[in-house]
Amino acid sequence: MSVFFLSAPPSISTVTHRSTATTITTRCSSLQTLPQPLPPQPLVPTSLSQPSSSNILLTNPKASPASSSGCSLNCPHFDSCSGCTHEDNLHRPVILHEATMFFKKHGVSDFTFDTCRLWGWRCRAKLAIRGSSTDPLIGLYEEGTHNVVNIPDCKAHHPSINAAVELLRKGVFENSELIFTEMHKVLMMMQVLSLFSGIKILHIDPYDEDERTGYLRYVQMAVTTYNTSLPVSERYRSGRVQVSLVWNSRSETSASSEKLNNLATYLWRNGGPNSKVHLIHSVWANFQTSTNNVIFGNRWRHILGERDFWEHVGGIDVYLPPSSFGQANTRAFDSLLQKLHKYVPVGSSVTDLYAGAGVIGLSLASARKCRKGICVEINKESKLAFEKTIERLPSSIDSSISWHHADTSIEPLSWLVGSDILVVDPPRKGLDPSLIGALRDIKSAERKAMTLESPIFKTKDEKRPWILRARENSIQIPSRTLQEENLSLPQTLIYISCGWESFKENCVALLSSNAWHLTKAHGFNFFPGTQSIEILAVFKRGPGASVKKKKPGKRKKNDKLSFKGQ
Ligand SMILES: C[S@@+](CC[C@H](N)C(=O)[O-])C[C@H]1O[C@@H](n2cnc3c(N)ncnc32)[C@H](O)[C@@H]1O
Repeated sequence: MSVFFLSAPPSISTVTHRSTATTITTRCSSLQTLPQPLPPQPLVPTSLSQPSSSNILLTNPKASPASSSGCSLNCPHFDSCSGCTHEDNLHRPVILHEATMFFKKHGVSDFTFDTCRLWGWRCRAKLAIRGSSTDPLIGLYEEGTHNVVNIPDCKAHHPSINAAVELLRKGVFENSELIFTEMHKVLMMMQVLSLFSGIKILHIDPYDEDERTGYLRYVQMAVTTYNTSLPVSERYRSGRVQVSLVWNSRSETSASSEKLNNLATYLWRNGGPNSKVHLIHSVWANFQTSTNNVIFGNRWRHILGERDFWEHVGGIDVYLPPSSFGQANTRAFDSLLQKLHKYVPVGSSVTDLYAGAGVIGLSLASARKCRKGICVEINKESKLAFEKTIERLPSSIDSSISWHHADTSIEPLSWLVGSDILVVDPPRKGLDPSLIGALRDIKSAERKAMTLESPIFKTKDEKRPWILRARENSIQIPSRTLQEENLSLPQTLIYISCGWESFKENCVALLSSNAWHLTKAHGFNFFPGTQSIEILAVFKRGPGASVKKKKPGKRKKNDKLSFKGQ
């Protein structure tokens, strides 16, 4: 059995283009000249592509990405796969012009955009598995259907994902082939096959949605580029893959478990450390029988390989189990975190809502020596990842750090008390309405804090059950230094968004309350080939200079009198 690595994307140079409206930092194989200012772009479709639940693009590695345009996708699967929505100008997603104009309108005229890596960027992919054991299909759905298309040369996938998918396909196919040799057919009929040791028939049928039969439903491939035995320059290219097989079975003790174990062994034997290529990091199983479009069930089993999966982003080692949220574009996320660090003064107190495993909060605690970091996350699977990650934080960090298993939408202000900076990184649907409401009314909440009227500030004699539950389900690492109790609410809000439409809505709601104004905005090309971009927007308290300036001109007679009276 041979496993091959696709060639890595071409080496990348960094070029900075400037236009009057946007600074675009481009990493592209050939230099692009951007018109100045940016020309009108096609209208952005109302529904954005789905970067984190579906996958994006990818290509024939032999084709030069610089052929027709230096930043073209050149993917052989583009026409059949729903992952990518545009092929050209990957460095400048369609939505960029709209974003630039939006921020300009709201007071930010120096919006920047980092194009990040354009090919081979996806380090986390969830793929559907359908077809038959002799012709397995592993990939994404064809546009508007539930027909899975193979995407072996996907240009978006990290090359190790494409190689691992091929290995999996062979694992399903080659072993199933055994059944179809005449001799085995006869033996099967005689039901004596099991007497022959050494012959393993996997015969793993992919899931059939109509019949609800078959075992292999989905696979999640996650690449770690963290391999300290390699020079830094080679770590990305040589990423290893954590393979999570989603198995259509209620539990690991069912009759199918031998097939599952055999498939895992096949992957490990042909892609593990003792194979010619060391491609596979580990193999996991997830058990799920739901008929909904849910990808994962809540039962996981580690089968083979290293249990611990680490990545290095934002200056820290991060532990990522397959069950916890992980960013698909590792490198772009790292760029975003480096930018984020600049907006957090040393020694700040930070709340990180929608925190996942707390990567953002912990990265800030480490890089900005925060005195306090609170992380709030609804998925309890992320707790272990947080615990493991803090074990590897530098011992010099003296922050009070906590992670809470809680729903941000319930009394959101209670998490903000005593924080200077609030970081939010919600799912694509944006902020919960209750959080938006609390942020719009933050001034009056603060007034109440002064008088300790509001229950959210009475932390000592807390009785509300959901808060007490969240406290029980929390991890608290106290600071070695005594910290003064502080009842202030954040003066800075940093919004990280993967959903442009919801971001715009949330942003307008915050600005229209005059409780916040925008001071900075940056875009990151987290999902090249789609119409989505990641936004990092910085809001400060108050209405901002433009609104403040307008006020005197708009004064009415009565207002004038009251001014005089002051
Ligand atoms: C875009 S991810 C960000 C995760 C994390 N910031 C990171 O970069 O790894 C959004 C996270 O919000 C969590 N989430 C969704 N709704 C939530 C809620 N109501 N309260 C708390 N967390 C929530 C999800 O489970 C997910 O981990």
